[in-house]
Amino acid sequence: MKIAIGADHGGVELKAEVEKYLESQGHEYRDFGAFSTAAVDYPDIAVQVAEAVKNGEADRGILICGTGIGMSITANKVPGIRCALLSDVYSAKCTRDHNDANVMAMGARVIGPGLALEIVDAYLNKDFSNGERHVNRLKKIAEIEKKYNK
Ligand SMILES: O=C(CO)[C@H](O)[C@H](O)[C@H](O)COP(=O)(O)O
Repeated sequence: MKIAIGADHGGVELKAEVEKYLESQGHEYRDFGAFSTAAVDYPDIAVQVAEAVKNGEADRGILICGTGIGMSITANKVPGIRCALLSDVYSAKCTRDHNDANVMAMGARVIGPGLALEIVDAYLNKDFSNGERHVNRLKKIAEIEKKYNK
């Protein structure tokens, strides 16, 4: 799978752990930064990762900041992006199964690296169920998005 990944200064160390995991699983990834612990603004990174997923350069996106909140808020502003902020494995599976989330976010100041890697693994390895009720709900989200993006 092709992954777009990005973090702010709060998530740069966890990003390196996630990248090692992606390599071990044979995933390709493009790293949109940050590349040091110098402070950066999470919207600048999140928008690049979200756009890479939106334009098809990546199949999925992974975003990391201190809480994951700023990254997820930003990614969800990009039309077509469904970003889930994750801190448990059950939600990681559900958001693929039910929401077909194409981007995930995590907070490096919230969860440790062990759980983070389990979350990434669950998120990347679960397919969308394509269940009728879930498809209908995603259509409703897309309609709301259209209404506000005219
Ligand atoms: O967006 C966030 C909070 O919603 C992230 O946790 C950021 O990493 C955080 O805001 C960065 O905070 P800092 O005080 O500038 O390190």
